[in-house]
Amino acid sequence: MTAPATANAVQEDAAGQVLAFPAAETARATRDSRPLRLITCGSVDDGKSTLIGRLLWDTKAVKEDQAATLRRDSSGKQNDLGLPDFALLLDGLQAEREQGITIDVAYRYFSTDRRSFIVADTPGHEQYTRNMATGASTADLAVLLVDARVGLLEQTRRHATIATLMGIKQFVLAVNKIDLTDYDRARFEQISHEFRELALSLGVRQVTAIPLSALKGENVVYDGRASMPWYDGPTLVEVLELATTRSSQTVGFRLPVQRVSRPGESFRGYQGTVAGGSVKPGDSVVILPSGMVANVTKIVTFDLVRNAAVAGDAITLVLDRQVDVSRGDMIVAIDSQPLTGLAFDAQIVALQADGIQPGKRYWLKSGSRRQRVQVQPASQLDLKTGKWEPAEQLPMNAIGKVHLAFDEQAIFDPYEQNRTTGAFILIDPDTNNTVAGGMITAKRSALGGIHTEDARVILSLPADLADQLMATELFAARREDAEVRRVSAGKASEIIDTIDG
Ligand SMILES: Nc1nc2c(ncn2[C@@H]2O[C@H](COP(=O)(O)OP(=O)(O)OP(=O)(O)O)[C@@H](O)[C@H]2O)c(=O)[nH]1
Repeated sequence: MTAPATANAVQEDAAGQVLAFPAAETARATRDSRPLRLITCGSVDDGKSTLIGRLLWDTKAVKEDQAATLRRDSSGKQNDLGLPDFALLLDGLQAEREQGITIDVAYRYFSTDRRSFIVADTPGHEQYTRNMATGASTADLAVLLVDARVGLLEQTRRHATIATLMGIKQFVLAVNKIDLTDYDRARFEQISHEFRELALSLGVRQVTAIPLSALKGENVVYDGRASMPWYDGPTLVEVLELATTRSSQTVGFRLPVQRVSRPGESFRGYQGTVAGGSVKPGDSVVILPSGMVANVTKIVTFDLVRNAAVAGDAITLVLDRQVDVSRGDMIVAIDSQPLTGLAFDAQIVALQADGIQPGKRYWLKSGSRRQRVQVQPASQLDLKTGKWEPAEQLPMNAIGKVHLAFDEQAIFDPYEQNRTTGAFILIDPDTNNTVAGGMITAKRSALGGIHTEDARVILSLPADLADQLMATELFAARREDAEVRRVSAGKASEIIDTIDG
């Protein structure tokens, strides 16, 4: 049975397979200038490198000199189809990995007429959990690859679980190497069915399954109708073009104050990048943590006076009265305020060999705010079973639930509602290393109760560092003042840059 179509809904069949994209969706996607961030996950040899290479190749993201090298280097490789070995496009990165230098996540860029894309490529091995978590934390969508001959693996569950934890709500199941099953429709449908069950068990409803051949380029950018007349769903790129970005999901206005600007006696402005919602002159705002109320009189960007500002805009806000505001404060919408309090629940990924020590006091950094916090691990995710097990310590790479206790009022949104104001990093005061990236799930009352049930958290990372092949950043709670660290063989590292937005 086909679900009734509405003007803004993607039409799906009973299994949730996308059948058609309505005009309104297409128009919206066309207008959306924000790049879509995606992460690709798969086990070794599922064809992840080939798929990314194919995406870059078919969208013409590969420069001519690279293309010539590829044709030449592929010639000696056994490839019975006589096609270039697209995985070679990623070999530069591979070499770096093998030498143990850098690389947590590599970001690649490509675009179609409709949209641009940033794909996070992370190694699939278990010991790289934190890398996957890093990549997933900024991603709007996850592409999970399986080999059509093999079907779902434990690794598929692991990756799907981490992606869900990181707040990803849109999955594409890429049933790759379908050419090696003689384009077996029944096989494809069986794997899709199993995956949908898995996704549902994780609470993810938006799943598109696509039978594809990364090597031959079928249903990646170009359709595979000639080989698979039975499949009339979208290609991978069509799904990506229509996917929604997470940043469109925030609601309340948030301005973490980076700087107070006082160029003269008569002017005082509060500078920062809008981290959620929108603002216009006349709006009433609250300054946190003081709780003072004021009205917005002017919004300035560079030297322009603006009628409004939205998430992502770097602005100077002018208020109608003298208020005490300093760096680290947050100016927020009066009718949609974040959580403030001394105790929060969070999920974190431990990044350092020492792990997270119970009761130790760390620095917590979220946006321009830096506070002392005591961290108490509560449980650790068993990635094999998907279950949370009680834990008192969190070793490196572990994903854990923790309680955070602050000395002073902290201000957060649950990560699920805002990836910027709900994310943080933990810094070891002894070594100055970033030891964890985390996301706020809920506020706890003084009595230990939880106010906001089940709101999920995550890390927000700066992602699009200049270099196409190797963004070496680690978790950062906010882009504007993110520290960019080089990571060598999973070890901490020097700060190599700061991104000043
Ligand atoms: N026939 C066929 N072969 C494919 C397809 N996709 C990938 N391959 C082949 O499968 C092998 C593994 O592909 P890779 O892209 O290196 O796989 P990967 O998942 O990136 O593997 P690692 O980089 O080792 O994690 C290569 O020999 C590819 O040519 C496909 O769609 N059809």
